[in-house]
Amino acid sequence: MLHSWDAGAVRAAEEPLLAAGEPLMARASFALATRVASLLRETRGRAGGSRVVLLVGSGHNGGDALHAGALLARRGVAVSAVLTTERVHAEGLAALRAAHGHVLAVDHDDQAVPDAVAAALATADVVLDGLLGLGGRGGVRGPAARLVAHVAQARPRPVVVAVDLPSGVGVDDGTRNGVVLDADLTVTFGAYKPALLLPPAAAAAGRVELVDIGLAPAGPPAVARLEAHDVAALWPVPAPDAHKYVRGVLGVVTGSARYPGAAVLTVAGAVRAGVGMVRYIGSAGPQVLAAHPEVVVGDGRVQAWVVGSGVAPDDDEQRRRVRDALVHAVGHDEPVVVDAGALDLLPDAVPAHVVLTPHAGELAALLTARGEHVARADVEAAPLAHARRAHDLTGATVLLKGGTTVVAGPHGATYAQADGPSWLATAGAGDVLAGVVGALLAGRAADAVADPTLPAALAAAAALVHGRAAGHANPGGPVTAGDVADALPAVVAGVLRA
Ligand SMILES: NC(=O)C1=CN([C@@H]2O[C@H](COP(=O)(O)OP(=O)(O)OC[C@H]3O[C@@H](n4cnc5c(N)ncnc54)[C@H](O)[C@@H]3O)[C@@H](O)[C@H]2O)[C@@H](O)CC1
Ligand SMILES: [K+]
Repeated sequence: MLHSWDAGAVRAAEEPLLAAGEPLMARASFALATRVASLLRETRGRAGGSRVVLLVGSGHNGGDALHAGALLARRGVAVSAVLTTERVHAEGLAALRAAHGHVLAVDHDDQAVPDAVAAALATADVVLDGLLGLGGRGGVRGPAARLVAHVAQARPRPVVVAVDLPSGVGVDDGTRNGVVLDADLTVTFGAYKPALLLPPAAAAAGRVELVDIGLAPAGPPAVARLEAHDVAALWPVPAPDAHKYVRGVLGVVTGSARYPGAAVLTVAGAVRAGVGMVRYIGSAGPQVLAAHPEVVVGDGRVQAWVVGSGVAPDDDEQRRRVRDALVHAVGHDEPVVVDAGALDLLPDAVPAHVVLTPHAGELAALLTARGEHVARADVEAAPLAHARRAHDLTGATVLLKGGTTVVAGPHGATYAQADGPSWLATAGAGDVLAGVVGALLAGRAADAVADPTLPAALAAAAALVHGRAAGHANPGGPVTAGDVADALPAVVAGVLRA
């Protein structure tokens, strides 16, 4: 599992080490210089003779860049530091000067990037972004912002290495504040920060390399990301003496006359993820049976539910069945996945084993219906904050679908899963995901009710398997929702071997 800690927890972990005189910045900058040198060797064959430009802000992040620059200069790299403020890390600057690095500055009043700076950037093999790190508040401003825009527009674009974090991201909430310099590599110190896992900021980080500088952040992580072996530990694997009822029966109230395919796809997700049995309730029975003869159509005892995928707003009969299922599920402590056309039927307050699976537009509508006035773009700009808000307002576990899927549950349980290719953004893929989440909740229904943080972990596990299934179905190319479902058994088997 990847864990990340917010700025406060990282600083709290640093404090006693700094008080004890541990050379944290020296460790960080040495590791940074080493990574940059190996990057230069990869791209140019050797580090010596190459050109590196440091973008330097006022804090320790700039200090890291300056110290790393000094080390690189001593290895024969031509290093130029661009100071974006009058006040920069004094020791770092002295080290760079002692190593014969060039020092350039951008003027606060200057509206353009000075020629000497533009010239250095034009020939840079690597640009080190040391503008803002853990202490960044809001977006990059002033001359630094002009520099970032200049580098971002340069063609060819230099290789960018972010120091600790890409400057301009919201460290704890994963937002992008104005101009952000997209990095090819981020060298981060001591611990992952939430912005390195959360959308949309994480996309700016490129590849992330974590450097151990001796920090041990305490307390629960802010945001986690499951890996295959974590999912293996969560997945309900049948015992040797299992029969279909103990393995979990899933009630599926999805699809409608207008969207029968959604019923077929939710069922496909559930059966291919390994649920013991599916009971389908709704008008798409014939289509479901044609595709999945193992399904039982009609009411009966279940351990968990999936409701709402492809339920058209004007299908009164299916909406009534959804409402009945929701009332039954909440009243009988049965976990339930609430998707798409069921989201507006959610009761005001529900337990955490109710798992909502909206996309950004649906989450905006759900929050707006609760008096928040949120647009889809607001959700996309700050997915975690909005998923958490929906959890706080409803009590439900919230899985927000997107290129990176964010899950927010009780007691701060938060996951960000980035397991699927962009090809997964295809019609019906969300229906399959709802079925996978349902299969996991049915297989671990009693546990999911007993431990309110477990549904979030199960939802994240479903997102991992669903994302990987898309990559497995057709590596590097397009997939249909059906292809994703078809790939699930092999992906589950692979995960269980991890
Ligand atoms: N504390 C430590 O011992 C270590 C810190 N390290 C580095 O130190 C960084 C944190 O250092 P700082 O706390 O100095 O934080 P930053 O380097 O992020 O700089 C914060 C400073 O920038 C200014 N600032 C904040 N937001 C701004 C904005 N939007 N535009 C312009 N200026 C802004 C503020 O005046 C603040 O003083 C980490 O990210 C990491 O790179 C590493 O060297 C490892 C050890
Ligand atoms: K930075």
